[in-house]
Amino acid sequence: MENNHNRQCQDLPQVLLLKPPPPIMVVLGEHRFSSTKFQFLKAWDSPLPLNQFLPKHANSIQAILCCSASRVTDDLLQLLPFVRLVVTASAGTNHIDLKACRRRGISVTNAGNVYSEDGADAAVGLLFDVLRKISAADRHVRQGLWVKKGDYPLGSKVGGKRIGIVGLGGIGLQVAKRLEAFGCIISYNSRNKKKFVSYPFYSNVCELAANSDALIICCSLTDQTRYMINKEVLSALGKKGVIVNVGRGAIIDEKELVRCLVTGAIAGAGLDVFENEPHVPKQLLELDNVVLSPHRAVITPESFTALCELVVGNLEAFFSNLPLLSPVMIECIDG
Ligand SMILES: O=CC(=O)O
Repeated sequence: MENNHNRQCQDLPQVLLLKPPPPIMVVLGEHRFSSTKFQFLKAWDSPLPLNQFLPKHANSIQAILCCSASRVTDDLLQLLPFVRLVVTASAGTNHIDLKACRRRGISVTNAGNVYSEDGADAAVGLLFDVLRKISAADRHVRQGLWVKKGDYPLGSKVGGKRIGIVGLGGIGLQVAKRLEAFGCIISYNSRNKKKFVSYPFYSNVCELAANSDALIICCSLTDQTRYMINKEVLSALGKKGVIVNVGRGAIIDEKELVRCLVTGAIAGAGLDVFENEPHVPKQLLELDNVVLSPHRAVITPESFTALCELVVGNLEAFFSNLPLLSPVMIECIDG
């Protein structure tokens, strides 16, 4: 019986895992991560180096499961000629060479909308924290400065603020919905004007910044959005402007952002993502007008549970020749 089972498992198509999944995913997904349709192949369990491990299993690997920390490059795909699907556990796909996937006829799925609500909650939380100085005032109290030095400077009202959302996808839309309820005035920039919303659209992000009190970055990192938030955009946002980033660090010119925050060229920032994670520019650690978060905006036990369902659902759909649940529209990457 056991031998039969082992033989059946050996015959199953394999899904390559390049890096161990985060422990929370293992715990939450344990009951989901077994399937009669495929088998996971854990690259890190093998004593072989990757350049020997991959050719050894190349004939049976038909799919790859990755997260934003493992890059899926053209060179990697070259070694795995039978791969037809890349499933990423992230919303962003900047770690995957999408053009190579398209050229090789490989489908890609991402986290779809499972992170949208939690990502939006975190973005709104960062905005509140920066505007109302919640973390900074907390430090003031804890350090005994309320007693020694008196009141902490006031924060500013959220309601009525003009919010420029950069990227009106799943997370951006949920940010808009939440901040509208607080009385904010929403505008946005994205690749294309969206027919289904009436918020003002700015095709030029600099103009959006000039007409916003706060910019919230929710877009994905692509060749078009890398360093899109540059010196010009930050100076258009101005001395009273704040910026929140839950997209990817490299969407903002980080050196310029640090300079603007240090010199007061913008008023503050709430940052969940950084260009060179887990490293955060040292100057930011000193600034009270900056709220820092370790790239966890979208992650809660609830979103991870939904993610596990989606990841396994995509793999099962693929191995049953059914439509994928959250395909990435590869055409979009060319704008
Ligand atoms: O940052 C998180 C993601 O892209 O899923």
